[in-house]
Amino acid sequence: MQITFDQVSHIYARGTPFERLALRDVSLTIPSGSFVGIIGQTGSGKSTLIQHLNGLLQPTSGTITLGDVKVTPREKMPHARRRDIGLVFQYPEYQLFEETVAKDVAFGPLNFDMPPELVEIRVREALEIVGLDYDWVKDRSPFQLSGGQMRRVAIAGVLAMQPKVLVLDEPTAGLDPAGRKAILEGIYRIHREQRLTTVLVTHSMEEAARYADRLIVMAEGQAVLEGSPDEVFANAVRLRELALDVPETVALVTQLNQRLPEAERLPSSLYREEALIEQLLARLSVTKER
Ligand SMILES: Nc1ncnc2c1ncn2[C@@H]1O[C@H](COP(=O)(O)OP(=O)(O)OP(=O)(O)O)[C@@H](O)[C@H]1O
Repeated sequence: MQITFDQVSHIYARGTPFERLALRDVSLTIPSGSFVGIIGQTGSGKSTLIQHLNGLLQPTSGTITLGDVKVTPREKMPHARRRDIGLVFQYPEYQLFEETVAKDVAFGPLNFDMPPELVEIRVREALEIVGLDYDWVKDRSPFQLSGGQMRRVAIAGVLAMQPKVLVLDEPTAGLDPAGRKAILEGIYRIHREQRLTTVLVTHSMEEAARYADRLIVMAEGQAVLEGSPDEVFANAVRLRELALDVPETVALVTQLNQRLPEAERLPSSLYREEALIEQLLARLSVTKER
């Protein structure tokens, strides 16, 4: 399902002394089947933006189009469409509350009136997708699990709803590097295998570069850059002005290119470490053969 924002603004606490313009005239596209990374400094409007995706927030002005549904300041998102957009909040494990993992994952689907026999199948599938063994985990209390496992349970709870779009607000915050990698690799696998439109909010350029095929850079409530990673990373100066760094790989390619003759320069699309290593190895073997 393609999603577009057309001139969307959002004002919190309108008409009070605490009024805050959090989104200003944001226009952007999330193509169906894409993996979109949303990056930006703290307070740039990332969480506000994604809460518009499932109707938790409504635009103060502008239009959001989700497939064939339009959301405006006056037209709310229909309940049925909200179910299509799975939103995983920051620190989602704090929202676990049932006495067993299976009950927690089943909560959303039961709430949306899915028949119980279908719910059980969905719960099993969702837990297995996030890499947890159903029989091992189903009757445990979520609170007996490690931080990374709890977060996987929370993500399974959203996947059990079989959303068309999966939106994750900093799903790796507070995890160690191994935990971060496990969660992101899992999300990437689901995205690829199910062609699930995926939106990942992250502070990490490295994460964005590794997984996203499209990037949106937020600053002061505006979408200031949007495009493929190499299009966005080509704006290194602008990114630095926004106190955002380009990934290390991109910085390395820029430095190498400054020293290489024009004909031998590396393409700017080498923003993934593996791709750069392969390109450098290929060049080394050509040099050796000579
Ligand atoms: N419920 C609210 N009421 C009033 N202002 C809010 C509310 N939520 C967010 N804001 C303000 O809106 C602006 C955008 O906040 P938002 O949480 O969307 O940014 P963010 O980029 O997600 O930040 P972070 O990376 O810290 O999560 C900030 O100035 C924030 O203080």
